[in-house]
Amino acid sequence: MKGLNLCSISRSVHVLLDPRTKATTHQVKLLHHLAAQQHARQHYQQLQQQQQLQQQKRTACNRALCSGKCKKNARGQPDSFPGSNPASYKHTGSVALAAQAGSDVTRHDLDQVLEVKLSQGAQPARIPYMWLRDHCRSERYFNHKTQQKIPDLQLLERDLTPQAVFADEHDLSITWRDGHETHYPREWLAEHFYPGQSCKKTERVLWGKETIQSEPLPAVPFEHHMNSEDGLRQSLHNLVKYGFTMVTQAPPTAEGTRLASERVSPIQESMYGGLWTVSPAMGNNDTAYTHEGLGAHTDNTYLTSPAGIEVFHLLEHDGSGGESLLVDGFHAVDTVRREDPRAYRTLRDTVLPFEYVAEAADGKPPYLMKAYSPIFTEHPGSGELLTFRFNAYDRGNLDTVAPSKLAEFYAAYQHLGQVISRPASEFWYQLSPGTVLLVDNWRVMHGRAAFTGFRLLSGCYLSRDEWVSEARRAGVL
Ligand SMILES: C[N+](C)(C)CCCC[C@H](N)C(=O)O
Ligand SMILES: O=C(O)CCC(=O)C(=O)O
Repeated sequence: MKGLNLCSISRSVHVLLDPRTKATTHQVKLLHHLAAQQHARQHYQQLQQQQQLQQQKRTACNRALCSGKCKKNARGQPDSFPGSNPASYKHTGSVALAAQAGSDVTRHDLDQVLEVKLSQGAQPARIPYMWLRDHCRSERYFNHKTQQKIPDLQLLERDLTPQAVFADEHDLSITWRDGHETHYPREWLAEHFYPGQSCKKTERVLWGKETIQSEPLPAVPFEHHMNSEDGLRQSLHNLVKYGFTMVTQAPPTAEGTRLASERVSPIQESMYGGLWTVSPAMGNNDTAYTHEGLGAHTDNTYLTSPAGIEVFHLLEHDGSGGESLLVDGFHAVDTVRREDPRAYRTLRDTVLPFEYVAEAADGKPPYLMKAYSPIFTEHPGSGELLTFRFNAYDRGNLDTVAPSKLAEFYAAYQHLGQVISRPASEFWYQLSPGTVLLVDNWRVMHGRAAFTGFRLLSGCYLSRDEWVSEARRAGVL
């Protein structure tokens, strides 16, 4: 490498990446980076050529359109929603059409809202025109290639009253005063407008001991989980429905943990590394690394975004005890809501500090982690439970609650703690080598019984956003 300047490196990437060269990791990374830059530049040039060609074709097509030879949609507004039928849209210049628009368009305040039934049996939704225009998916407002909005920062300065509204069984169309047209499939509106009380609920079973024991164990055999789309979908479905799933008959090794986990989403690096192990006497850093029992908790409460899934795989144990505990946090919160709605609101509205001090590897300075959050949050639109974090070990010094509110907070917190530790809330399960347990760490708490002897647990964290994206892709969310 000595004596090469950057230009010569980038020109001779293919030669220098030969494994026989003795480049350091850092140099190899640099070379990859330079190769990627070169590749990006070439790709950009190709794209520009393609775009020029397309532009030439378009110009030719427009000329043909003027002379009546091109059959392209004369409105110049390609239909922006797959599946909707442009032929069913009609536009007139008269607002009076709104009255005939369909019996379920019940009101049409020109300057305010459109009142329309979005699904059968539901109350009509009152959709402000401002929202409708903001959610126009025509090419003027939405880039369908990147699936991103094209910003209109002058939205509120526009005349947001419609000139005409037309509705049929499937679609709704608006011609705006400035001539712009927007088409909305009703299904799309039903799915995307403010859900309020009438939203589609996530398919969840909030469970206590009895419920979970009366349902089939949420488990998928390793072969099926790994090799079939349906197997993966079942695992993701279990995670959405129960907040945990097991992969059975997996290789009884850390490699088994890795394979079963990576099938769901990439393993998340954290201050504990990627794939980690838990055994007694690994240090004094955490109660997890002792023989003691651990009460139900979620992990990473001290991070702004806790890990989405925590994976546990028992590889060895030569003593007794150590059974795993699972408690559904959403069920616990829901129980508090039923038993004492005021305590529910107190917990929802109280922000708590969570803290963690951890030694770093290689003599680096320690981590001082801290995050603030209520124990649970609700989806702002639908009110469904969204997040849950509870860790009595890592709760920080309470400097977020005014003295006058302390008694109310502690009573509510105690109520929740009491619900969590009721035997009726607890699901105990003895893990064994070959059974990989995946737990939704934003919903379900885990813990363990005290144990004797040597016990080796392998595990890892998976990111919330990535597994939920997989669940959406698989159609289970
Ligand atoms: C899971 N692993 C062994 C890596 C870490 C254990 C630390 C648990 C910590 N109290 C927390 O709640 O995040
Ligand atoms: O040892 C166990 O089974 C669980 C450990 C644990 O709760 C943790 O590492 O967060």
